[in-house]
Parts: sequence; structure tokens; C-alpha cells
Amino acid sequence: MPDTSALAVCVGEGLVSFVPATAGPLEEARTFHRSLAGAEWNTAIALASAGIRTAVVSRVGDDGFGRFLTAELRQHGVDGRGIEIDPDAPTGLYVKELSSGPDGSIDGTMHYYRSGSAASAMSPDTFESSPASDLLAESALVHTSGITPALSDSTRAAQDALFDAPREGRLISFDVNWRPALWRGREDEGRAVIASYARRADIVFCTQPDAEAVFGTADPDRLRELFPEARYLIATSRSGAVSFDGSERTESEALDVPVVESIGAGDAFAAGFLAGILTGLSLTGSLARAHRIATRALISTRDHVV
Ligand SMILES: Nc1ncnc2c1ncn2[C@@H]1O[C@H](COP(=O)(O)OP(=O)(O)O)[C@@H](O)[C@H]1O
Ligand SMILES: O=C(O)C(=O)C[C@H](O)[C@H](O)COP(=O)(O)O
Repeated sequence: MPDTSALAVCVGEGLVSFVPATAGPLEEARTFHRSLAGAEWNTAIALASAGIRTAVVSRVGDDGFGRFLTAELRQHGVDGRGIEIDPDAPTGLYVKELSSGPDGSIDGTMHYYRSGSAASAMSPDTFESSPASDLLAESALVHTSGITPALSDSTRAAQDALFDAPREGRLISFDVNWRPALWRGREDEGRAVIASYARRADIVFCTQPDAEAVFGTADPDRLRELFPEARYLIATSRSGAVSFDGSERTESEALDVPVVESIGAGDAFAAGFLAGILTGLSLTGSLARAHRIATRALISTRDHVV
């Protein structure tokens, strides 16, 4: 039977993450756990796991890490035909440095090894050739984030091309994902760039700390005033979300679960919400699905269970 369900396309950089087996300075770390990372790729995997037909449009290097990432996508049922392989640039990486607090809690700092990566050479041309162009033309939803335009001038031009293309009923979803390390020395420009996408998207996700850091307010109602254009605006926090569908405002609570790893919860949350919208759930139903899928990321380790 032909698959006639709506197609979601996620655009952004896939990364390989390395997390040390034990907390401590990186110079002392001997063993690392390798897994797939990258906000939009996490969301793609969680969307596919939620039963949504999903593709990624991106670029990876012609190296073992790129092959690892594309194999992971395939294994989770994500269409990777829109990923270009760059013979000259490497796949991006990040390494987490873990430190343990006096109360035994573990905190992590991210170190990126992604400048000059294959994905940072994404440009409007990336969307012009088949199969990426066909996937985008067929998509009911395109999901991207504030990470993509931070990577390079050409990725920013690519993001502009995505947002400026005729929508023809397609929804554009944008997760703010403020990464100050990628905007170092040009933070104000970064804030303005991110605000410009939030103003043009149909669906906007923003965490409380990002709202504070980028827009100067963590108040969801103030955020709604700043971005009245988006049909859906979802302001998240660890404890829940305040969401708007037009003028309808809904508060929803996060589920109470034992957290193993919090990275990727927001990406999974976005996937759950988008899966709800794409399958015709109400705002409340989509939020319930979002919290449920975020929970799966929280209670699992970094090997994708979502
Ligand atoms: N400690 C937690 N307990 C339960 N759910 C959580 C927790 N942290 C995150 N979540 C879930 O993930 C969603 C997004 O969390 P948030 O902290 O805003 O995003 P991010 O993980 O991107 O920083 C929350 O609304 C909730 O559904
Ligand atoms: O920083 C980047 O460039 C990444 O994409 C790395 C991570 O995979 C996501 O950032 C996780 O994002 P959260 O779901 O918001 O915790």
C-alpha cells in the first residue's frame, strides 16, 4: 500500500557526540560513549519513532562518522536520501566534559569540533538538487532551529531560502535553540537573526532560559506579544509548557520521571508536538504527546530510544 501520510523534513547538522564514561577533566577521560546528536536529527528520529514519515536534509563528510550518522537515521526509519556527502570536509563532532557537583549531580559542558564541517557548507544550493528538492516540495512540515544559521554565512542563507520559499500549505517549525558558543563575539547579531526566524515561522519552540537569553523575558505571555505571527508558540520549561494556538492559551505539566540525561528532551518534545499536529490532534493532545515523548529521552541514555 502506498504511504500517503504527511512528510516531515528536518534541516540541520548531525553531529557525533562523545561523552566520557566518567566525570572529570577531558585530559583524564579515556573512554567515551559515542552517539548521534544534533538537535534537528534528534527531532527527526523521534518523529519517525512516533510514526511520522520523516526525512533529513543535510550534509556529512565522506568519513566513518558520517556513515555512522546516516546508518543511525536509516535504522530509525528516517529517510536520509537528502543528505549530501562532502568529499572535502569532515562530519561535525562534539565532546561533553562532565563535572560532578558537591551534591553528586553531574553537569556537562559541550565542546564543539564543527567549524568547517560538511554541514556548515549547507547553502541554498543544498535544496536545489534532487532528492532534497523533491523531499522539500513534498513536505507538509519543515523543522529547523537557531543552530543552523549560527554555523556559517551559507547556512544562514540556506535557512533564509527555506523561510522565504512559497509555503504552499507547508508549515515551518523553528526551535530557538540558542547556542551562545556558536555566536561568540556576535551575540547581538545572533539574537536578531533568531528573532527574525521566530517572526516568520508557523510553529516556534522556546525554552525558558533561551527566552531570557535571546528575547530578555521568560514570561510566555510577553513572548506571545513579541511573536504574535506564529500560529503555535510553545514556551517550555522543565516543569511544563505554556502554549498558544492563535489566541488559545494552554498550560501543560511535564511528567514526573527519574531523569537519566536531560540533553535532547527539547528535541524530543518538539517531535511529539509536531507529530500531534501532523496527525490532527488538538493543542492539548499534541502537548500530551510532546511531554510523553520528551520523557522517553529523559529516562534513556544517549542511544536513541525515542
Ligand atoms: N526534569 C524534567 N522532568 C520531566 N520532564 C522534563 C524535564 N526536563 C525536561 N522535560 C521535558 O522536556 C520539555 C522541554 O524541556 P526544556 O527544559 O524546556 O527543554 P530543553 O531540554 O531543550 O532544555 C519539558 O516541557 C518536559 O516535557
Ligand atoms: O548544540 C548542538 O548543536 C546540538 O545540536 C547538540 C544536541 O544534540 C542538542 O543541542 C540537544 O538539544 P536539547 O534538546 O535542547 O537538549
